[in-house]
Amino acid sequence: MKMEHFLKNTKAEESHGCIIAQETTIMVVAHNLGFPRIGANRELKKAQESFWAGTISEAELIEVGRELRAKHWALQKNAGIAFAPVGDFAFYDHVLNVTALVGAVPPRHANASGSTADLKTYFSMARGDAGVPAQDMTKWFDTNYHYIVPEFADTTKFAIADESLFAQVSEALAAGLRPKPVLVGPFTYLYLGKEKSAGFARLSLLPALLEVYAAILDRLTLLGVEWVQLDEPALALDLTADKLELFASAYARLAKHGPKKLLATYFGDVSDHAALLKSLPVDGIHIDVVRAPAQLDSFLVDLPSTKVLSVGVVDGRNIWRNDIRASVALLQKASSSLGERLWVAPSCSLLHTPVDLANETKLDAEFRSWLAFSTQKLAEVSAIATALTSGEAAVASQLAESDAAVASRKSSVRVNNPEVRARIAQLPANSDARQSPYPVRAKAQAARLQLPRFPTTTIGSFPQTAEIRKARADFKKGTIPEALYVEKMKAEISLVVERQEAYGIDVFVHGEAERNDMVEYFGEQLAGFAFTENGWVQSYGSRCVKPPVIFGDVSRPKPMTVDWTTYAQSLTKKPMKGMLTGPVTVLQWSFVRVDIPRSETCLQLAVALRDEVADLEKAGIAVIQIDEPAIREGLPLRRKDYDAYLEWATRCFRVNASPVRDDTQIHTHMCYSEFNDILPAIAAMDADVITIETSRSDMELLTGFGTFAYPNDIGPGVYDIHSPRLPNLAEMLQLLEKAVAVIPAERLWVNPDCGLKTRKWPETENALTTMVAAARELRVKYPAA
Ligand code: MET
Ligand SMILES: [Zn+2]
Repeated sequence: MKMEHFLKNTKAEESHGCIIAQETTIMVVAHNLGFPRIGANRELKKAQESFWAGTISEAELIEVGRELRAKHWALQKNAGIAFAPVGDFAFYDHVLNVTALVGAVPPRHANASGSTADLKTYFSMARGDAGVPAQDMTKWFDTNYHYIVPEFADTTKFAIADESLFAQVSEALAAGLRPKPVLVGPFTYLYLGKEKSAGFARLSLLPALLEVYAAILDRLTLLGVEWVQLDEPALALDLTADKLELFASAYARLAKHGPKKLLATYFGDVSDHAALLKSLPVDGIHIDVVRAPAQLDSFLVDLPSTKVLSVGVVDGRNIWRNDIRASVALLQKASSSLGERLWVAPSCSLLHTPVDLANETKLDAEFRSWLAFSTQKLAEVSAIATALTSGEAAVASQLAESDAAVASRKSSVRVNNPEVRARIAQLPANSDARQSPYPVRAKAQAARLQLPRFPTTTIGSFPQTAEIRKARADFKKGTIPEALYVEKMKAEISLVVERQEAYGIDVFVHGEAERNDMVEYFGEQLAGFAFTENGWVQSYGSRCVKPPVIFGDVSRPKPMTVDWTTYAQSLTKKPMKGMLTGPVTVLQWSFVRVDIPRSETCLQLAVALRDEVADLEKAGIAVIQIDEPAIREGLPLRRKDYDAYLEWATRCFRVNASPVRDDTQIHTHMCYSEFNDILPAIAAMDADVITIETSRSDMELLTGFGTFAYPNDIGPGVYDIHSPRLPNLAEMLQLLEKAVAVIPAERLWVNPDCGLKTRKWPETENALTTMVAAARELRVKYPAA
């Protein structure tokens, strides 16, 4: 392996007092922070799900894990990556791995074998088990990966409780590799957890946790490990001085333990802490220069001569091919000043990108040349390190390919659409505002729609039966003709309309039977989007997503939803909601181009969707819903960046929503996020009605609406669509009474938390009839003046 060929550099010889004339080859190191664990063909997903279904044994599951690790290590070694990351593999989640390793198993999951976190306990923490609820899951920083939130109480005790990490280190050693264990660092681990007992701060557990980290590190030394990587992405968040002090104290405590330590930061700028990081008793620091290129200089200055600087220059969060020439240029200065103390890496773990571009068989050559998945990114890291070590001639062919891709992307007519650019440049200043303020619009809409008080509606989708899915799949495969497909969808729409009539709903939806996914459906019809066959990325556990790729200027060749919606409207006198996915959500759930700002791509999406809104109105649709469930997820990691994001995100929504008359009612919908801290921004979207999920917080959301006077109509969800349990009339009324206490009755809507596509018809029928009954009772109790 490359590292073994290192020659000592002459300076080091000098420092020992004897100068030996020797040719010096200083090699920049190529390494990796972590590789996706799912497998190129989602082997892990299949094994996990088979194991949970009882069709494969624990031994078989474990074997799949072993095979995947062996394969991924070999792949990294062959790409010229210096170490084998160990600990990036997980049977569910790498944060949960740490929970098992340090024995922070909540009492409800503790098993008969006491302190050992076996696989059963592990999955019980992840997924719940026989009445024992799972631990919470939440987003890993600003990614779409979800980790299992560690739970801490004043009674939490730590002890090494899982041997997997050590066993996997031995596995790598046995394979002749140089393992570099990768662990979430102690500060980030505690920081990302939550308190389960009152009057206690989880960071107070740090000293106890460090005892166990020290013991883990000592064991890694005993195994012969040279380097360990401790991930502290929490450093990219806003941290108060006392938290930073705790962070520093943690590394002081670990100073005498374990192999050499690489402290890894990523997802943001940590230059504020550069002085602190450089002073820590660690042997290397990793920084993300994809997200924060400017921070490189702060780390080059005064880097202690004993420390390695690992620079994440290949984007671990996106699928674009690296511009190798630019990366080499960026690192030239670092390379001459640091020599072999410069390590080159992806910006973060490759967990967030698909496994291998070789699995894409249907992409055209040009588009394909613009992409790099995890496997290709390793080769890029390696090429950059080689170019820095041996000169650009050593990677001439990689450079040529990279140059060609950069040039073709820059000039491609598929990327650049002058009409789109011109339209954006000439967007009238008032295109982000409705004609009149809400109170005026509300009157016009009331006159047109003639809705009762506490109007009832649903969020869009109705149960997606096996037949619907099959019809869609058959049509996609081409095994049924379009006419038959349309007939089937229309039959479904008319069924959904009939049922809504029967339940007594006031504002109808068409049911979304034609949509496989709320983003994909629009992406497939917009120009500027591409779809992969196998570009899977782990979202949580065994769940993987295949995000669309926005590679070029976005435009709408033709109407996307008008036919289905007008057909649905033709079947009823009740208002039929047009149903769109908003620009911010489409952006957030896609791989987005990086050659223009995200805000600009978002505006292009908004303009394309704006035309759809205008066409729906022209076709006689009086109510149009634009879903933005992901608006909160797009929030930057640092508070100082919040306003700028919320400013463009809400403007994009308004551009999307504003081409309509006053008497056309715009709805939006949001779910499964904390919304209380962005209520002013939600108000700034100026939708006439917002339907919003509340189950997660037991209407805690309404406290927010108690303090912040939301000016327009609001429908807090009264039916938790994720729960198999059906709420009864009394429960729904109780929720609605809570709502009436903070939202004026004339602005309150009655609806479920989210779409019903995952429910079955009998429960849907039960829940919706109860919901209508609740609205009717409310109308009697709080009649219009
Ligand atoms: C995740 S939000 C989903 C909204 C969509 N209109 C639906 O009902 O399915
Ligand atoms: Zn929703």
